[in-house]
Amino acid sequence: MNSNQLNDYRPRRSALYVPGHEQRFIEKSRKLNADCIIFDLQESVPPTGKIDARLLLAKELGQSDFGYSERIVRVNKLDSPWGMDDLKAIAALDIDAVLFPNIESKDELLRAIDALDQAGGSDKTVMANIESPMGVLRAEEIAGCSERLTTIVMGTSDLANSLRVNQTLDRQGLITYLSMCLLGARAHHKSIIDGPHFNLKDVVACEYSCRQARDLGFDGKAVIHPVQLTYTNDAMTPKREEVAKANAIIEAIKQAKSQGQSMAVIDERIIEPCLEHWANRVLCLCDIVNEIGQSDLLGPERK
Ligand SMILES: CC(C)(COP(=O)(O)OP(=O)(O)OC[C@H]1O[C@@H](n2cnc3c(N)ncnc32)[C@H](O)[C@@H]1OP(=O)(O)O)[C@@H](O)C(=O)NCCC(=O)NCCSC(=O)C[C@H](O)C(=O)O
Ligand SMILES: [Mg+2]
Repeated sequence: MNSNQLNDYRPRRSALYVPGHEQRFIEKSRKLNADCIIFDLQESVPPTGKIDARLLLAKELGQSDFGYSERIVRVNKLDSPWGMDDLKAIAALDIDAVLFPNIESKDELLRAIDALDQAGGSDKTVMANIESPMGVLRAEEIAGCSERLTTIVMGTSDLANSLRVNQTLDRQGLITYLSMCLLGARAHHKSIIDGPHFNLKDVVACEYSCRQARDLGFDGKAVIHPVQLTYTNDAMTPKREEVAKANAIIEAIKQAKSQGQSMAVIDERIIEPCLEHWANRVLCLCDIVNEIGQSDLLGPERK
């Protein structure tokens, strides 16, 4: 498998933002079922807390124990007073990836990766927040500019704000731009995570927006509070019927190949070759979900 294919199989159903200055949130995140944890040094940390947050993260991330979660640190913008020092502080930490906020061009991302390498973090993968009109317009060049980039993470609050879009329940005003970023990410086999739902009280709307993100094609959704994790993990986990269908497809393709046929057929329906990749992904996600003890999310077993 090449790195693109491996990236395709990494579960990124949920990405929990954890403000880097809040020790109790960091502690809590060790016990939560988030596929990704984004330890934030940027938007959620006030200027007066930036330096302490950096020190706290260095201490807490030193004591690993975040289970299967992908550990990501979001640094400040490199042209801010904190960005370069953030990179120096986190370069040696045992984390998986660095998330760069508000990336607006390929050159900006390449400069950020270069700065990370200069700071000693060349072993880390990177992720990019797209959260501005210019970022959306250049999503494809951003997604395709480096092998180190695994994931685009949408910053829907900043984006909606700069676009002056009303944040309605159905997110009508954002869908075109979400899809443009998704198109750019998929053109380069990158993962893409939707922005969070910001109304913590309205869990019904949260559930709706998680399912909407799934139906738009996102791999996952960011969350800002543990209560939202259930909804995003559930929406992004294949259900038993899909797993059964995926198994049947793989079996039919295997049989067709063994009989020297180029097309597999199930119940008189031709199975398009592209479905093999879909089926493998579903089965891989299902295995991971079972392995991490979340098999309830696959739905009830059929009697
Ligand atoms: C929104 C919050 C400030 C709410 O905090 P609080 O009132 O303390 O929550 P609760 O009392 O309901 O907490 C219940 C338990 O859950 C833990 N908790 C809460 N939030 C988190 C979290 N984010 N990570 C881990 N654990 C969390 C509490 O510790 C409680 O557990 P216990 O201690 O055992 O009792 C708060 O949730 C919060 O700050 N959320 C994150 C906000 C954030 O990160 N925002 C920035 C990211 S979004 C963004 O940047 C988008 C993008 O850039 C864009 O432009 O769109
Ligand atoms: Mg933002």
